[in-house]
Amino acid sequence: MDKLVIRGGRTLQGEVTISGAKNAALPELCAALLCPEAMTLANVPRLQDVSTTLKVLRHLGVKADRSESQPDHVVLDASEITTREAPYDLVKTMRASILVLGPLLARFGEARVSLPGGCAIGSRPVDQHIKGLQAMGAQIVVEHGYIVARAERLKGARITTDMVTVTGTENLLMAAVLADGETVLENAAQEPEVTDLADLLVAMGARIEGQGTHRIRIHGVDRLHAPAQPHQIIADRIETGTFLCAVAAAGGDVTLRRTRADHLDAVLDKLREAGVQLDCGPDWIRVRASGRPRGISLRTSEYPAFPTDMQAQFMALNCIAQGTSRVTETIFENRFMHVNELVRLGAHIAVDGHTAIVEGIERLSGATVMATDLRASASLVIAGLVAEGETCVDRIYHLDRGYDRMEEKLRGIGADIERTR
Ligand SMILES: CC(=O)N[C@H]1[C@@H](OP(=O)(O)OP(=O)(O)OC[C@H]2O[C@@H](n3ccc(=O)[nH]c3=O)[C@H](O)[C@@H]2O)O[C@H](CO)[C@@H](O)[C@@H]1O
Ligand SMILES: C=C(OP(=O)(O)O)C(=O)O
Repeated sequence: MDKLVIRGGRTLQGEVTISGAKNAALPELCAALLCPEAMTLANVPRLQDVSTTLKVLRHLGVKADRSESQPDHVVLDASEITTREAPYDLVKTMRASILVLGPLLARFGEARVSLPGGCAIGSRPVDQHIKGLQAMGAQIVVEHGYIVARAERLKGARITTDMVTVTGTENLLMAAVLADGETVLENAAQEPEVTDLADLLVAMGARIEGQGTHRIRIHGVDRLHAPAQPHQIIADRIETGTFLCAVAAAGGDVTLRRTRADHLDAVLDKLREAGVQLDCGPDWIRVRASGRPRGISLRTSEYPAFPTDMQAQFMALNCIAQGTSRVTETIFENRFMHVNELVRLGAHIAVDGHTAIVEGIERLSGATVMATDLRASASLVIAGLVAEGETCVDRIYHLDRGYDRMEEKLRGIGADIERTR
């Protein structure tokens, strides 16, 4: 099993190119199921989750390949589907495989999708996906660990989800584009990845209004087509935020390229509050930091507020900051798995329900720690960059799920980090 060995204490200098967003790439790869023509996605990141999604799609009969001449392009051809079943063995490693449910049901009238496996950050039910599809006329039973769904043709409906759900909104959006009549999604997620998916669907001939707001209106069409141009997946705002936190913690002067500051308002505000200097252009962010940051309190919430996917990385920053801070997690009930590992590095953190109270200290000390989920892993890498001595982050397959060559990118800006077995 791969590990990362980090020798802390180096400041970071140079440039990093940000990859396409994981959370936009996964639904957009699944959107190819809606289309009977070959289509191309560009800026597709190299991640384990993307490989897993491609495996699921190939299992369904989609021809899905990276272009040899342009490796960030993936060509997907779902003209001939051989099965409508996504089996447990493929689905268990990745929550987002639930995103084949809406497209399969909408285009083929049936789907059998294994319930995605449990995850370290919370129970993560998919009841809202099911409830929404039922409101559109689908017959759904959950049996033997599978969601079995049927509908001759889905019908437009007004759907209000109990909470804001990102993949729930995406699944229902992809189902509604081929439904008969109008669907209104109330309480829809406003995350940029949802908007990027809607933009792709519009380029495929879908009729959608209101993406990026809490009410998305979809007028179903009979058929979609391939977009005229390869669709460019938006920059990964969480990868961007992770590198910003790494520089804020380790110090240095780094410019992030091919990214978007306008998707990161809440994160950039918190970094400025911490004393980090930020300059932003249309597709770049320059970050400069020296000395210890100020500890900053935060509360996770739906976009455009502070993202839960950045909570662990800010916790690592707070560990070496000046002062005491409070980090409150409101989205997932079990997303403090990094706390015990950060404590192994010497951090002073006490957890009280959904809030972690972090007392910043001058220095962490390197140790062997275990990655428990994707963003927890990123927080341990950030902590390792500033810890005295050597930190070994074990079980980094979690990190590979969602970061495109993270250690290579960090090495490129001066970090002492290597992958070992
Ligand atoms: C692939 C992808 O895009 N993953 C992101 C997506 O996950 P994901 O889409 O799984 O997260 P949701 O937005 O659905 O979850 C929000 C909350 O709603 C609950 N819920 C959700 C659906 C449902 O049917 N029933 C239910 O109870 C969840 O347990 C959670 O407490 O949004 C999360 C919240 O921003 C991010 O952390 C993940 O990185
Ligand atoms: C929780 C995350 O992803 P997923 O929903 O794919 O598990 C994440 O990206 O931090």
